[in-house]
Amino acid sequence: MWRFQREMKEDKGARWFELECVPKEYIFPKEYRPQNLDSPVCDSIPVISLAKSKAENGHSQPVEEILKASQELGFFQVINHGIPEKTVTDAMNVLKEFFDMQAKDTTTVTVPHKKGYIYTNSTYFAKDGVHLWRENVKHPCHPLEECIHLWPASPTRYQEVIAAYMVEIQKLSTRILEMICEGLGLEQGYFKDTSEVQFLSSNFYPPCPDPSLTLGLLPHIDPSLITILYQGGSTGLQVMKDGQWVNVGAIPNAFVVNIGNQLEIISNWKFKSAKHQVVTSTYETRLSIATFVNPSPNWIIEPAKNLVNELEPTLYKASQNMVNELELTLYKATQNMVNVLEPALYKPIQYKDYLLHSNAFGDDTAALQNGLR
Ligand SMILES: O=C(O)CCC(=O)C(=O)O
Ligand SMILES: [Fe+2]
Repeated sequence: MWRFQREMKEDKGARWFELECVPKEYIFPKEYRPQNLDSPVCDSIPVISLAKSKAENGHSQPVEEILKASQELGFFQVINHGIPEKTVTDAMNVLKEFFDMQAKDTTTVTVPHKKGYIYTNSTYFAKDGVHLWRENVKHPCHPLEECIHLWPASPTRYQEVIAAYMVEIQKLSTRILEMICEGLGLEQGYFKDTSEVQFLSSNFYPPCPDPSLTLGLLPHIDPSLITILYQGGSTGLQVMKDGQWVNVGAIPNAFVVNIGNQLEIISNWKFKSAKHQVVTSTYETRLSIATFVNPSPNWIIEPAKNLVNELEPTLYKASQNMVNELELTLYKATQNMVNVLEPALYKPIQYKDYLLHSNAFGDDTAALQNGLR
């Protein structure tokens, strides 16, 4: 009798994912379920060392490699990035502690927006009534000094540790955008006063009894210039490549960088913004930190002037609704434009309007845009 009672008590204290089978609310319809869960990781996602290396002629090696990766898939990993390992480990530890603390308060679904951050547990994320297998915390990060004190106050080191992490991410993102600028042939400083590391979004994906039925994060394209993701050497991230989901390798101390929808537009579709999603694992917990490097809210996003010619834009590509490559080639051919003319493929739109119209962050879009204040 005593044993039975004890087991019951332990069950009551169990976290939402400590289960033997997947509750029906988390089971996706067949067409959404993950594919290629067990396939090997994709070694065609380039791993680029940012350590300085001299160029023989033209750009330095990292610039060449970033340019190629951004054109081909829009995903790459960077190593030798210069961010101290301790800054990253501290950030991962404090976020783990944060998620552990939320577990103790099982009633919390979401924190009121005025607190300066949004925490959501797994029951909040619904697609057609199905929940994602994750918890999430997100908050604005720009300007850093104005945001820090609005972030979670516990764990007590949260604000200090995450601020230190963000300072490093700001430096890294500036460096990567400068290289992109050089690679694309944009004028120096093109992104300098027009981009900001606006949000942090951290995900906790616990082990799942049956990963073939669930998703950690739905397929999406990021509404950023670039996104810098730390995934702590765990797997689960998948990228759509040639119509197939491929697994991104788990490289310790590397950052995954992906080209966002807005840079795809600025590059006039020279760069690709790839669809990605997160699948779950039976054994592994995945903790990720995504940081969104976005255009400043008032920046009017359009193809960079020196990447297009002076013609009136004649063919627009809606940002979410793509014209395929064949269609574009045929169009250029009929206009006698092959390799000669580069019409702008996108309509100009102010970034803050784009965010609102595309509802880029779902129900949280307006709150995040207003800095949660
Ligand atoms: O959690 C991850 O690994 C992916 C996160 C992501 O893609 C996003 O936040 O946009
Ligand atoms: Fe993403």
